[in-house]
Amino acid sequence: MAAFYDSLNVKRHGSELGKFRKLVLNDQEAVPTMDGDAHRTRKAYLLAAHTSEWIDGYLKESAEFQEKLVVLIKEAAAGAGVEGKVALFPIILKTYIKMLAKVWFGLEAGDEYVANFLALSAGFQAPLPIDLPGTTYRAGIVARDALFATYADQLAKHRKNPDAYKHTALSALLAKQQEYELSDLMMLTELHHFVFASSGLMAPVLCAALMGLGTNPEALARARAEADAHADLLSSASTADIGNQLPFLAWTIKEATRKYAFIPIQLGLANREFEVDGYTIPSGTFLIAGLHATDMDPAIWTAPEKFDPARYERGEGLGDFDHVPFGAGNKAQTHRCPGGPAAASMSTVILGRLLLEFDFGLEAGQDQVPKGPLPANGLPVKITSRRA
Ligand code: HEM
Repeated sequence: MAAFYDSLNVKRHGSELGKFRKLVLNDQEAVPTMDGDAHRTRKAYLLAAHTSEWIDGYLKESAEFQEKLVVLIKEAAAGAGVEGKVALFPIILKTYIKMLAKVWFGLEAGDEYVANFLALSAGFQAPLPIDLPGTTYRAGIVARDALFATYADQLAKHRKNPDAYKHTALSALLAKQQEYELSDLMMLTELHHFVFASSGLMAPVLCAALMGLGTNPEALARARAEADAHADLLSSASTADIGNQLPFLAWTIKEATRKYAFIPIQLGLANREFEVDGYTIPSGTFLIAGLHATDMDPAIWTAPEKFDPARYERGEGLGDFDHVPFGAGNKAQTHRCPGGPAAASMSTVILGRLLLEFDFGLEAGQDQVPKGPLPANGLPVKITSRRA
């Protein structure tokens, strides 16, 4: 893994999927496909939106969505049929899409925005990315353009009334736009990548945490005890509070990102000839880094198949290239995800809030994930309110 994350060995430009470039990078050159100094400069720009001060702002903005999620789940549980089961994943996904629109660029998102995001995701997942009228892929491109029109509106509003958008990621990017000499199009393209990466991945992470807890009653009891003990903190926590007072919930999210294959591999091209474990890799070789294989490697993890948040308490997986669902290495120098801490912080408090409010009737069998990280069947669960 270390050899892959040495930028002298591996470059990203030219290894990306065409549909990723088209739908997620808006046909532009953006941070995931940049290399060398250009990458490091662009990355420094993006990292400005991921300091703990900014993440604390995102936590503030996301708090109202805890309430909204609780209300939606209660309503769904009240309306559930004879079996009384509710498909949790779609509720969480739609709430997250709206929450992240608010947090990243200050939009009070409605159903049309959600539909555009879902059409973009469907286009990205289309097995045949063919740009013809009537295809899911074309619908994804149309949705991408609609999303960009929304970002442009929000940008104009940010410029007109900055005080109303103090905590958004777009204000963090705007504050550094001149210093880094970025056009509006490039800034919004990076914002679009934020939107895609976070909206598509954070809802599955939360569901995976719940599924994982369903397989480990002891961990569920500890996570819930922590949520109960800090009920008042959940909707007002800062990153420091999470580290100090909600460690088990944070480890639960961390374990969810390890165990479930959110982005199982990363692609690259050998930039020069180099050696790995006695093998010579010729320059130009197409390379695949096994992120999920590393996250499940028995040489690193005790009983890797077990969902066990307490493993971090025991000091497991602390090496630089051990826990790699967000990539690896120094995030200023490599392509390691800059959004991991923001995603983990928001998910930690929301997980706590859901455990405080509900019993989910989670069963070990629900941990069967046939394809990728999305919960099979939308994660149907029997929900009981814990508070009147
Ligand atoms: C919660 C789940 C998330 C997961 C599992 C995830 C995972 C990843 C992975 C595996 C990479 C590639 C790392 C590499 O190539 O070495 C990446 C890159 C990236 N992610 Fe995330 N991500 C998540 C959330 C986010 C969020 C919330 C944001 C932004 C707000 C974000 C923004 C980015 C950006 C900008 C890059 C490109 C970094 C670069 O090329 O230097 N991600 N992410």
